[in-house]
Amino acid sequence: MSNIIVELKHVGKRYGDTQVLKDINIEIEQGKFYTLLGPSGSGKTTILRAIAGFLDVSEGEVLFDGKKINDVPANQRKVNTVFQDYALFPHLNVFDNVAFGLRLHRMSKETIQTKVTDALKMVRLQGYADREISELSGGQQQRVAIARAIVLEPQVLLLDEPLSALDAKLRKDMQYELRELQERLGITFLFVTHDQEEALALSDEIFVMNDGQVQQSGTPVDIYDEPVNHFVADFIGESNIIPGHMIKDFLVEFNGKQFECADAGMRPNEPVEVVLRPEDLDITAADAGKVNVEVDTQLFRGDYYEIVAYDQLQNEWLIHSTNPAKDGETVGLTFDPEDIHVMRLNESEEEFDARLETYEGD
Ligand SMILES: Nc1ncnc2c1ncn2[C@@H]1O[C@H](COP(=O)(O)OP(=O)(O)OP(=O)(O)O)[C@@H](O)[C@H]1O
Repeated sequence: MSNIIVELKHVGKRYGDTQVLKDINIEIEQGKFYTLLGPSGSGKTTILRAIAGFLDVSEGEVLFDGKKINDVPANQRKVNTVFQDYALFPHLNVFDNVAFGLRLHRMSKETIQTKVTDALKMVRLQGYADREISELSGGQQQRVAIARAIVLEPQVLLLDEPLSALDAKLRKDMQYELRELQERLGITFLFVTHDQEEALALSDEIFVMNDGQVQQSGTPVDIYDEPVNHFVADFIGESNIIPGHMIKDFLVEFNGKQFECADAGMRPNEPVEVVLRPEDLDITAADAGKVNVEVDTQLFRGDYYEIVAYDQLQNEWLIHSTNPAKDGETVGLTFDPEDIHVMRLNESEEEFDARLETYEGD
């Protein structure tokens, strides 16, 4: 039996002449933590709204448990949403906020009491039932919003940037709590964020969005190590993206030199982009490394120095180093062949996967 709970098939959304979602194909399995990650306006919230039933899609199918739900009203879908601003009722106390949906379903007093108590325990707010919403911190309000959503036992919980209003410290604490809660409840979370660190830390699987399209989907490690295009490489983590040419399989040219690499499957002499992560570069003496660069500036980041340098072709290189360098000094950079990730220009995710499969095991 398929484990897929939510599926979008060729989903598009238009507002007038503007296409805000283009051919979205997404499969969401039961019990996992998924993230829609992308910059503002990339279409993340629109996807959530399409799944929740708050908007009609212009093209394609939305399926829940294998059944098309395009025409099922929002209140009959087995999903719940936690909104960015929490949307709590300010005139109701914590208990009544959480009980609201249960009362709409006309449950008995005893059942409501038990379910609300359990939900508040789940989000560690036992003892807060009688508090007014205005007497809660941002993080506590956040938890009430989650309790209100999970009390209805949805199979899928949609979370639209639920941590964005919190300060950095609380946000980090809540990230741990959310992940732990998802594991404890065993339900599917579909989480929206524009914060790549948050997405990498929390998710089983990430959909990277840009311009109404899914650019890449995969585990955090896949997406970080094997970005399929310039947008993903640039958006996820920090990268050096250097223009070059693929000479032949496992040999790439950039910065006027040839380097062994782990990539294959491109045309001989095909123009490519080479991705090297700042933490994969080591500094050595000038002429002793693979590329010479001149140090321009550096910033102390606590556990490393972030160094900006330029090569002879004026490509910018970002280097993370435990040791400082001197401004204006020429140094050598070393890196391993497997740290070089070669990207084809404008390759789609499908083409990338097909190419990877052909060469897997080589
Ligand atoms: N009702 C609407 N009418 C017209 N355009 C809309 C409407 N709702 C959303 N859009 C547009 O659709 C695009 C995608 O919006 P969406 O809210 O899904 O992006 P997002 O990735 O969630 O962004 P953010 O992180 O800023 O919330 C945006 O360009 C937005 O302006």
